[in-house]
Amino acid sequence: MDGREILFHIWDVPNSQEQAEEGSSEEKRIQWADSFVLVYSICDRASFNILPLKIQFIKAAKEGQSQEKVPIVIVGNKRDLHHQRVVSSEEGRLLALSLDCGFYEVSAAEAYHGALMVFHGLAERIPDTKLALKKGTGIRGIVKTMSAVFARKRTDSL
Ligand SMILES: Nc1nc2c(ncn2[C@@H]2O[C@H](COP(=O)(O)OP(=O)(O)OP(=O)(O)O)[C@@H](O)[C@H]2O)c(=O)[nH]1
Repeated sequence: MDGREILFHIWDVPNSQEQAEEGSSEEKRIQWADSFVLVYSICDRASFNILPLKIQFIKAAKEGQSQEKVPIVIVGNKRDLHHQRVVSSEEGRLLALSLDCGFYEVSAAEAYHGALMVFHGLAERIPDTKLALKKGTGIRGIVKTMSAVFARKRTDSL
């Protein structure tokens, strides 16, 4: 971005895990993260309706510590399933606007361009100073993070 390479460490939280875990684990994940991508399905109203509460929770946890605005992007996924759409683009955009978040609609099943836009938009919301100062977790951290994501995907596809 602007000639700079930006490395994201992504903690992909499965929905089922979230439901099974105690609130303190969710709090830990929130403290770990510098920014957030909240994904709902445009075909699933419940996944959309839960967002205000989640964002409120994140903001309370993060903005309590510092005065900085927490970078959050809301993503409406499964845009390819337009015949099954139950959440309109306007609703998504309005929610994002009212909560001061970024907003994108994508289809993870199609090209990766949408995901690229999401992370580009997220990076734009992270203050430059934070991007520059934040130290990586080192190679072990990266390997651990990637393994967690791919191990999950492998299990999913079995
Ligand atoms: N048509 C379509 N299907 C999708 C899209 N994104 C994900 N899926 C499908 O939706 C299902 C759930 O996808 P996951 O990636 O497991 O979703 P998740 O939100 O990580 O699910 P949890 O692990 O329960 O949190 C899979 O069958 C995917 O193939 C999309 O953009 N379009």
